[in-house]
Amino acid sequence: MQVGVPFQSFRECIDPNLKVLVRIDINVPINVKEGVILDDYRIEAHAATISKLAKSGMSVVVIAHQGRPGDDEFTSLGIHWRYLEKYAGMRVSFIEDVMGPAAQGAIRNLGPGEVLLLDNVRFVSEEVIERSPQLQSNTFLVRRLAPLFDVFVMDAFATAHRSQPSIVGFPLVLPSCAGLVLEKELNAMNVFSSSRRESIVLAGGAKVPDTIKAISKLLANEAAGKILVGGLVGVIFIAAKYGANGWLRKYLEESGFGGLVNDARLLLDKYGDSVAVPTDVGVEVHGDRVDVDARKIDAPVMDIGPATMDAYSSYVRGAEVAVLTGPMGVTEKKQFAEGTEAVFKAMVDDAKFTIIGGGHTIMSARKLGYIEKIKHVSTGGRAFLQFLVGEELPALQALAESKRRFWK
Ligand SMILES: Nc1ncnc2c1ncn2[C@@H]1O[C@H](COP(=O)(O)OP(=O)(O)O)[C@@H](O)[C@H]1O
Ligand SMILES: O=C(OP(=O)(O)O)[C@H](O)COP(=O)(O)O
Repeated sequence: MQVGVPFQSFRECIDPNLKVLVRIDINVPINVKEGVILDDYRIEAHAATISKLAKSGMSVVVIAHQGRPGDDEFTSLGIHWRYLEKYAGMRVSFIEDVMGPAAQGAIRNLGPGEVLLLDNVRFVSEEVIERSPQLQSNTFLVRRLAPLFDVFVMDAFATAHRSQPSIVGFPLVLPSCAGLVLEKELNAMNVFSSSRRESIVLAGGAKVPDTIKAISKLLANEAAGKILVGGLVGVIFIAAKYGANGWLRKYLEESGFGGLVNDARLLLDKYGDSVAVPTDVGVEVHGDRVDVDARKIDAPVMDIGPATMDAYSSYVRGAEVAVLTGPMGVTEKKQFAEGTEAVFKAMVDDAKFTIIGGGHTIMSARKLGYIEKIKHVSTGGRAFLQFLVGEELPALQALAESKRRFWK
């Protein structure tokens, strides 16, 4: 943990005599019907925090969520439990309760070095309401559970942008620390934010409005030296820079993204060369890849083109930090994974420090064989973007408040 961070580091919460409540984020892509988790990266990451706490002799209770009420992925953590055991390399018990008498009894009876996973905290209706930390610290969830613990460890970086009771409520009533995952995320982001003009951000993917907003903030805060756009985000910037005819014009009308072209144009006018836009693209014609000039698009854009791959690779060369959020193309199809592969290669070969974030980005890095070579793989999606652009995260503010209250 860097000097000057306004909250307690992980090791300051480690004490074998204490009972700890640890909030992790194991919200993962899941096939509920078959009880199968499709990507367990987050579970593996948080298992390290849990095993470290338990091996120190602490009694460890884990609280987490899966999905949102009403969606297909909203389910019990009974599926996650075994994955957590596998990665933590120790026995984990699980209870189908969050804060009722059964959970409270199991927490009270938990011995030193033992781990208990509570069920999906979003089964408690209070958890999905976002309010101030002060109000969240007065919820039933926090009032029932907090008295059973000595300390709280906040490790759920991917939920750090939510002002929910299990994120911001506990730190106001329990001495709290950052967890290992959270510390790693903050350290990586510190490397990024201290490099500023020497940083490159590659922004692709399909979350077009969110990513354009993030790009706008990065530029306004002078948080990165250059932004290289790709994916569907790149398509909007192509329309802003070169105009839209043929397929592109039709696509903008049908996708509802037409209104964003003006936003992209304003950014290009204001920040000029700070944003690099693809000069060529890979389009799909009868299932095949054809590379065309970005001014002459007449088929669906699926990737950045070879000239753009070269240009982007040379921008990455020598960068202090290169960040990739959102793939450069449709990596699900082999012939359109070339752009993303080229920028991954440039990142790991030529940038001093590398960071990636986002579910599809991580899956692409894994599929293309780059995941082990990236210096920091973020567990966050929206939290990662929010932190990247320099916005406050409620979880961190609550941890800072906890330090003021309990760690004089
Ligand atoms: N040119 C493109 N056209 C359509 N979809 C694209 C294009 N480029 C990338 N994508 C899609 O973007 C999706 C990933 O975007 P996003 O969800 O923003 O990334 P992440 O999950 O890493 O944050 C992938 O499914 C990919 O197929
Ligand atoms: O998966 C998460 O965030 P992400 O979709 O931004 O990666 C977090 O678990 C937060 O979930 P939420 O957006 O339902 O609050």
